[in-house]
This record gives sequence, structure tokens and C-alpha cells, in this order.
Amino acid sequence: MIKPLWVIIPAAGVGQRMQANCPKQYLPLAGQTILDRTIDIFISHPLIAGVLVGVGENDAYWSDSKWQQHDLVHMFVGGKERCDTVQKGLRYLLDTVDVMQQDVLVHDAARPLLSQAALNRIIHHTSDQGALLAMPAKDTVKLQVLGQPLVDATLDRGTIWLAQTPQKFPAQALLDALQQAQAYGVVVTDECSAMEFSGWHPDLVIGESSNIKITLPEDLLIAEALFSYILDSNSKCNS
Ligand SMILES: Nc1ccn([C@@H]2O[C@H](COP(=O)(O)OP(=O)(O)OP(=O)(O)O)[C@@H](O)[C@H]2O)c(=O)n1
Ligand SMILES: C[C@](O)(CO)[C@H](O)COP(=O)(O)O
Repeated sequence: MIKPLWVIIPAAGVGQRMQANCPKQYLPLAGQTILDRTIDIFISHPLIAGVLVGVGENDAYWSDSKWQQHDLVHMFVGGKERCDTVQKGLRYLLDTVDVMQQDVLVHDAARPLLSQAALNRIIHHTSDQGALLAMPAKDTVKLQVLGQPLVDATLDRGTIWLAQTPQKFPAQALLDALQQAQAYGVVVTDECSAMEFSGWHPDLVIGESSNIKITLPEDLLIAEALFSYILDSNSKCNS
């Protein structure tokens, strides 16, 4: 029997690579903001207990969110790096509800196209090592010579996966792992790498190519094109 899960949505980034006039999570996608679209993925799922949204210290946009008054949505102030925002979200959660040993999901605000089918895969996946959505590499992968745009080697594509989110770990174990990585000066760009540093070997759960992270301007065009495809996929999932 799966207990409903809390989800932490890191949304405190500035979107530098997007080069927009606002943080990218507040850019429009099919008539709503990217962030509101991302919250929408979780808010009515029967196995989601609540949504924690980490926004920037000087965020001037959250107050316009369609979800900011919703009973299941709680805002907190994020940190300098994504891992700091996730740590602050975990501390907020652990101070508010007793979920120490329970799994939490962490999902990028910048991934508004996660389908219900993929969300269900990670929610229903059971493991004592945690789990993350990821995609096997489709292209040949080259290792670069450090500091020069030259090929050093070709990696075995059969062992390369590209991490996505949601990533699912026990709340307290994830907080401990993030704190330990920070204490050792290890830069972590996802929750899984912090858990690996603590010796965990999380399960790889197949994500989907459409679960893109909106990072560069062209990703907005891709997201708009994919949005109706995801709506259709969700209607089949819920039928
Ligand atoms: N201090 C930070 C940095 C990032 N994020 C969030 O982490 C997710 C993934 O990060 P990324 O795609 O890198 O977003 P940005 O950091 O905003 O992008 P950039 O690196 O281009 O500035 C985003 O939803 C972003 O809002 C966060 O919550 N706190
Ligand atoms: C968490 C993540 O989306 C997994 O691929 C990715 O690491 C986020 O990286 P970013 O540089 O913070 O976008």
C-alpha cells in the first residue's frame, strides 16, 4: 500500500541559459506559466499528499500563480543552487509533517511535460535504493578532452542514461546525503548524485523523451509542440 507522497518542486532558478526577461519557470506554456503547468501535473493525483514549491528570495511572480492559495500547495524560499533549494524544501517538510522515513519526490519546475503515465511509474516503483526517471542515451556519447573541444574517447552508450525528474528518495536520507555532499564540497546537480555519494545505487526507471527540461529558448518551441501530445497521452492514461 503506497502512502501519498509529498513532492518538492525546485523553482528558485533564474533561467540564465534561457536569456528571457523573467525566470524561465514563469514563461508561458499553452496559456499558463511553466510552473503552474508543472504543479498541475501533481495537484490532483490521488497519491500526492502535497506540493512544496521553492521560489527565489526576490521572486516577484509567485503571487500571481493560480495555485498559490491552494490548500495542498506550500511555498518556501529556495537557495543559491538547486541542491540548496531541495535541502530547504526537505527541512520545511520535516518541520511541518512527520515524513522522515517516507519517500518524497523532487521534480524540476522546468519539466512541465511529465505525463501521468511516467509519474505513475516512479510513484509505484518500489526500491530500497530510491529511484529516478531516466532515459538511455540515444546518441553516441563522446568524452571531451578537458578544456579543449576535442574528442578524448567514445563512451559505451549501452551504459549511459540521462537523468530526469521526478527522483524519489526517503526524505531524511536525502537530506542527510545532500548535507554530506555539501560538507565534502561535492557539487551535486541532482538528488541521485548526492545519494550515490552516500553509497546508494538508485534504480533507473524509464522516463520519456517528452519529459524535457526547458533550458534554452528552442526548448520553449519544443514544449509548445509537445503539449497537446501530453494532454492526449494523459487522457488515455486516465480513461
Ligand atoms: N538555486 C536554484 C537553481 C535552480 N533551481 C531549479 O532547478 C530546476 C532545474 O534547474 P535549471 O534548469 O538549471 O534552472 P536554472 O538554474 O533556472 O537555469 P540556468 O542554469 O540556465 O540559470 C529549475 O526548475 C530551477 O528553477 C532551484 O530551485 N534553485
Ligand atoms: C535534476 C536534473 O534535471 C537531472 O537531469 C538536472 O541535473 C538539473 O540540472 P540543472 O543544471 O540544474 O538544470
